[in-house]
Amino acid sequence: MRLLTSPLRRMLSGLLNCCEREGGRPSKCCSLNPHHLLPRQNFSAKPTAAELVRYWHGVFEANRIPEAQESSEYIISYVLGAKTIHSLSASSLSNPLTSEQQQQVQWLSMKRLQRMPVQYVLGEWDFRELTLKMRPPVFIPRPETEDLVSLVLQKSQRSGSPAVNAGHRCPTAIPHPVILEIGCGSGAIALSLLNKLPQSRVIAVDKEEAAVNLTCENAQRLQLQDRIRILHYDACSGSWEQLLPWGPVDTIVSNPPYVFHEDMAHLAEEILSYEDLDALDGGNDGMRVIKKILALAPFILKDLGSVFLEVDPRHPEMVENWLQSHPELSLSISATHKDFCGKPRFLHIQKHKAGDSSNKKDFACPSVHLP
Ligand SMILES: C[S@@+](CC[C@H](N)C(=O)[O-])C[C@H]1O[C@@H](n2cnc3c(N)ncnc32)[C@H](O)[C@@H]1O
Repeated sequence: MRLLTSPLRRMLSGLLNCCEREGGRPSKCCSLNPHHLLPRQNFSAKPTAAELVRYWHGVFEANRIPEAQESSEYIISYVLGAKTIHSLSASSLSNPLTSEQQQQVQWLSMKRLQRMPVQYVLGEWDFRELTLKMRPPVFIPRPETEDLVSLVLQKSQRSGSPAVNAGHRCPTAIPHPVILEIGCGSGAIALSLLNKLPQSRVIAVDKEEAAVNLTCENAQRLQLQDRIRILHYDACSGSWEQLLPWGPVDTIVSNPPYVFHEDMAHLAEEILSYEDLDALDGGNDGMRVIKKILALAPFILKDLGSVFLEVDPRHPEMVENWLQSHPELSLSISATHKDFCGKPRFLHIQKHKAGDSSNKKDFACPSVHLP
């Protein structure tokens, strides 16, 4: 398997990372300049990989394509069957490409010139240790979401581990955790959890058929299909009973749409032109889907079960206030974690033990078809 190290991938996919998702910097949209498309200087009849990297880097820069160097390196190394240019041997870099390989480089580079994200151009991308198929418009997993998975793993492995803790067996051991992912996209979170937790089962749901299909495809490719249920389900309108094929769940995890609607227009051209905007747009306060997930949680979680959410840095305080004004949900934030940029990005919310708070049956949210 062709692997990228995490820091490298974080650097290279900065274009689509959390900072960009917050809509800080409007992207410059470029129009293709035919004079910039095919400059012929320093270009031999039988170009080598190194020459092609230089050539397409120049073309991308001339056309103001972001991450010009990385884009060109990714495309050429992909065509040569490698993940990165640095993993190619000196002889691979200095050998001329076949005419088929040159054509493939040209074909993929033309897509990048149309501002297609490199993940869609290649049709695959790494998330943690998995290589996942990518297809527009299904959301491309972002590097920070790897840390959301790590938090769920830390919790599951801690509570699920048979390890002895200070001389005592962990009292909350869950030998076969059941995890629900809401908004699975390509399956990045769900499949990473299954891969690392061999005793677990995951229910992965998404309101988009394209996402459901891609998660199915990725599950099959990774041979993880036996422990996953993938459902076409809308958290804003579906009934909570559908989420319980295996009974109450131990953990809910979600990287929901959380961009404030007013920030959507400032996202990069790559995102606006190719990704499903419903996967990002969280409504006026960025909490449209977050609130639905929290309203569903008490009905599907076991007592003391956990919800792990990726959110906008403005959300921890907003979610805290919202939960305080909805005590009937019996949920409270137990921890906020920062992302690799140092921003509060992940929430760990816990369901109270039965009897600790008001009775969940008193609460009725018509949009989630509660009993
Ligand atoms: C930010 S993407 C995350 C995708 C994937 N989990 C990841 O991290 O790469 C949000 C996902 O939630 C899905 N989604 C949006 N609203 C939803 C809803 N109401 N019910 C279920 N899924 C929803 C979108 O289709 C999209 O796939």
